[in-house]
Amino acid sequence: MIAVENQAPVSENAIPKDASDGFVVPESNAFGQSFRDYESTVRLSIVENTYRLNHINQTYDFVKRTREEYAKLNKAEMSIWEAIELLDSFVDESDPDLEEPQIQHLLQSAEAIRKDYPNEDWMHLTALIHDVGKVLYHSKFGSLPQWALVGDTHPVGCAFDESIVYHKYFKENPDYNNPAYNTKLGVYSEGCGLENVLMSWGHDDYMYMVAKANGTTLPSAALFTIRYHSFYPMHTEGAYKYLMNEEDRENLKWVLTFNKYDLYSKSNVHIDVEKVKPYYESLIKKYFPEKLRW
Ligand SMILES: O[C@H]1[C@H](O)[C@@H](O)[C@H](O)[C@@H](O)[C@H]1O
Ligand SMILES: [Fe+2]
Ligand SMILES: [Fe+2]
Repeated sequence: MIAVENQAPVSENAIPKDASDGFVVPESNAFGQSFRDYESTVRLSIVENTYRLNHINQTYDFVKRTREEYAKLNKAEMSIWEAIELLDSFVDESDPDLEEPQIQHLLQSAEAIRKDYPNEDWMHLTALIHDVGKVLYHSKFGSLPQWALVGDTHPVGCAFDESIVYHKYFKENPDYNNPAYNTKLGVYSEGCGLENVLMSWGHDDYMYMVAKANGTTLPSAALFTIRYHSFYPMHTEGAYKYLMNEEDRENLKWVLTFNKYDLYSKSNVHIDVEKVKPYYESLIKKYFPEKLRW
């Protein structure tokens, strides 16, 4: 990713904390189960079905076409907060750990990271908006089905790594047997950089596009985090490293820091939206124009 001039630099104090930072990983999620357990989550049938459809339908062609369509940013014009409010009853069907509306997840992750990094307002805002791309479900944004906007992401145009959850369903994806797309590198070259890799379509890449095209002043670490936060096969499983370049490796530490707050803040205890709204509105104002093209 290329850092553009209007992006704020990251301050020294914001050096990501490492494993020894005292972050306590909770033992179980809101259902009393372990996090990211795709075999026995209470939401198994809905989660598995969402991934089944995702893996069958997210072909290289589908992603290319859909990305081009959304790059036009001609779907809606609204503020970040208005988009957040569209998520006040949207429940993510790919998530084994959460059954609350996404507006709660946004605030829960933002409040959690704010507690540990009180002076890094850009991290609070990154958390607040990281999943706002899920507005793709809404009729104003083309009513995409959930398999086309939620879940972990992975590259298309090269072999599907074994570490991707519910990997078995790729066998029904036409790209699985296409020799142009089913080798280790596929259409890519070693070290080409994630910037040049087409990722399965979803809320990450969409929100990245929206933020970037509307001239956000968030630092490039924030944009990278938004864009790749669902790329668990890379950031958690260590797959596809050969596609990364130096800049990606540098940015990876931010995604890993952010990931703890994204994943482990999931809870059924609701945050009072109106109470925290003024603070987040002030951050949005600092880093974004009032109305954005979506
Ligand atoms: O189910 C979740 C959810 O869709 C998140 O928004 C996404 O970032 C995660 O990668 C995924 O596991
Ligand atoms: Fe997400
Ligand atoms: Fe999230």
